[in-house]
Amino acid sequence: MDEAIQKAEALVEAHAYIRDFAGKTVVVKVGGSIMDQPDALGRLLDDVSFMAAVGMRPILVHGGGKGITAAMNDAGIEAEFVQGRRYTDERTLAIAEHVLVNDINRQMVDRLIQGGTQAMGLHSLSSCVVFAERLALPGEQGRKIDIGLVGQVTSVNAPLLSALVSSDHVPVIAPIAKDRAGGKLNINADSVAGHVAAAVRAEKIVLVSDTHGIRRSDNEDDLARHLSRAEIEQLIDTGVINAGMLPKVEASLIALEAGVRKAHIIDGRIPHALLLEVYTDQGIGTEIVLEEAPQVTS
Ligand SMILES: Nc1ncnc2c1ncn2[C@@H]1O[C@H](COP(=O)(O)OP(=O)(O)O)[C@@H](O)[C@H]1O
Ligand SMILES: CC(=O)N[C@@H](CCC(=O)OP(=O)(O)O)C(=O)O
Repeated sequence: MDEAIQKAEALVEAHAYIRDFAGKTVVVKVGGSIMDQPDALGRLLDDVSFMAAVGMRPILVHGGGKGITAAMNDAGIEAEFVQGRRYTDERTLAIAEHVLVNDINRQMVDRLIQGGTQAMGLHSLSSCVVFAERLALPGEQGRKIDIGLVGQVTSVNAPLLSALVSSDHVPVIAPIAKDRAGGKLNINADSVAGHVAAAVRAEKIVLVSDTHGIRRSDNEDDLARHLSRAEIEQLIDTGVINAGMLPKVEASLIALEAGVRKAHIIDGRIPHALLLEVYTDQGIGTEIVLEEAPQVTS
């Protein structure tokens, strides 16, 4: 009986959030870091279906970095990352496209459809919604670092995404973009999510990964509930934020600067982390904000 009452209370708590978020767009980025845990990925997709069923408008962007690295290893190619981005030559691009589009995107769309949610895969082999140019990363003494066929987003087909979400479809976007000449570029999926959220003026961006949040130090338990841009810059300078976390904080800031109201990094290994973040009073993970909230003094 107690358990049943608790369930009813959870529904009442969720009701206020369901009402507030009805009709709002939320961009959810799913990292490759949880894709080798089928239960975690399945629960996350169930959460996305729930959001769509109660009138929210989720847009999914997925990664698949771990799977790409495994496929490269099978092909005898060693993966190399610079500032959280994969060095990408022609062979690597072909492997990345195969893993991201033919495997991951298709499986996610199929799973959503099987669960009764209308979903549409948007990627480089069908309707591409992300356009890009070659990325040059900042190097020492103002030099640029070339990491091959890697892109930075130049535009997003926001009208198509808006049309899809307003007709109750969940877009599922893979992070391979097209350039002006129709060539393909590999893009970090967090960056895609940040630009998609900015382009559709999403209410929220949620980056789902395999960490409880952002660490403030080398201590695993020293997690930040909130981080401002200034704090993030300091954690990058001191090397505490590094590797795969770099594109996540950059993407969050891009989205917030464009007017997205909230940006969160949450742990997809926690059952129903997405629903906990969106529909309960119990915030989880790390929220990124542009400015520190002013201190209230008495
Ligand atoms: N300050 C930090 N706090 C938490 N994780 C960090 C931090 N800096 C780097 N990371 C790393 O970033 C990883 C998440 O990025 P990544 O592996 O690319 O995930 P995903 O595949 O979900 O995009 C974490 O597992 C962790 O190893
Ligand atoms: C240029 C670049 O780094 N592209 C990424 C695209 C996939 C991705 O971002 O996957 P995660 O979200 O799992 O990290 C890559 O090749 O790994």
